[in-house]
Amino acid sequence: MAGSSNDDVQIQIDALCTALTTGVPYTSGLHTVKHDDLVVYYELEGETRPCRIDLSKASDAELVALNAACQQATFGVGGNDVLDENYRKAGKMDVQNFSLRFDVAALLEKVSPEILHGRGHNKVIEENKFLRAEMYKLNVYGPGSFFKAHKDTPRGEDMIGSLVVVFPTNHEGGALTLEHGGKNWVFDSAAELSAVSESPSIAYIAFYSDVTHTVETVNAGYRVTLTYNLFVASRNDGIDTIQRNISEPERAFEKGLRALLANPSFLPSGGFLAFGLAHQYPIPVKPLLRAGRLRGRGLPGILPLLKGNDALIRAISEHVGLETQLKVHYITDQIGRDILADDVIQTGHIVEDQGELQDQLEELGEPVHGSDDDDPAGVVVVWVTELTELNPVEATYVAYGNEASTGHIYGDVALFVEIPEVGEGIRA
Ligand SMILES: O=C(O)CCC(=O)C(=O)O
Ligand SMILES: [Fe+2]
Repeated sequence: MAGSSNDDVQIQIDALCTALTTGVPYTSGLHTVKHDDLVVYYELEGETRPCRIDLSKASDAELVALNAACQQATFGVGGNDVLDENYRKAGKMDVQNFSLRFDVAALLEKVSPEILHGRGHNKVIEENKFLRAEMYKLNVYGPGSFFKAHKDTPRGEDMIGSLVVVFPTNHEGGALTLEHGGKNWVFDSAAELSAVSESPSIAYIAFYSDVTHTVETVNAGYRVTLTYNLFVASRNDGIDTIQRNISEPERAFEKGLRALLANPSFLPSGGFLAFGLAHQYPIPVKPLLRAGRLRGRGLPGILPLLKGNDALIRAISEHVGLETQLKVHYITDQIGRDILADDVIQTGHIVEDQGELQDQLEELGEPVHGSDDDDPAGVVVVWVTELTELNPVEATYVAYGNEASTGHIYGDVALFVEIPEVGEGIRA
């Protein structure tokens, strides 16, 4: 075909890469609510009747009272809740101690397409995922309060992120700053809320669970927030899919992918497009692959939990008709070549002696073409974005030296899109 060459392949791969640079790991904004929505009833110790505060027009005295009814907020360190005012200075109230009418459903509808990927226009994609929110805590930050940089503790494997609702109470400072993949963002909810004139509004931000965030010091007034844990859920009947719009980055990615598939110089005999993961996932620590057979949920169970660009790559590839998989990419000096495995490889039973490890690994996984100069066999892998070390896995084997010891092989999980050979499948 005229105009299709290896140079074009590189340009087309670069276009795919560019499509992945525009996303941010959060979504934020203002959301109008009804007048009664922000009335909170909360318990006071020793009192039988609840207190009432309307957070759309709370006085300083009412906010002081709410703050006084809070407990000092702790934070999680290695499975324990720790109180340390150098790290987190704020008041919190657990969900069983307050209630409010505010219904998160409309807000969830706003953030879902962004968190699950899909703001945009005419073209739609079929999907059976949806976001579920669980209310977590009410937080009150008085003058001098803050919460230093942290990531939220995952409350279950299917937790994808957090949603923070900031009420329109008078305050200065207390911006939420975010960091992910070496980039930073500031969500100054106080500034956004102070620009609202009419009906009561709340400010909101939803971000993925591997985003590091900080509540900067509140300089004046009271910053009151409501936090939710966000979970990704699937409609398990498989029939009841949701139609959602394809986002701009998704469209750019789709265009790039279709151009590559149409190019006969690109992986003529098939192979994999590979992407380093942009986010962290609860990778099963227990090896699940033994003698080529999968047990338990394993890596395929992580696929529905993909976030941000990782989710984008999978959604569009499958939309185009390509299969996506998470695989462990093992590179070790011991093996002598790269190996791709469909899950964490169990090697505890292997006794390394004269290449036994390499033989077994090549049987359990798939050798990668080009990683061993002496042997051209193996699957061809084209990396679009670099392998990241956010999702490492490790396995041990019995190593022999002058005495028996434990050897380790290390791998990283990445996302792979299977490309059929020219003339086959969707390239026919
Ligand atoms: O109140 C906020 O803005 C964020 C609170 C937070 O990060 C948390 O509770 O983990
Ligand atoms: Fe947090």
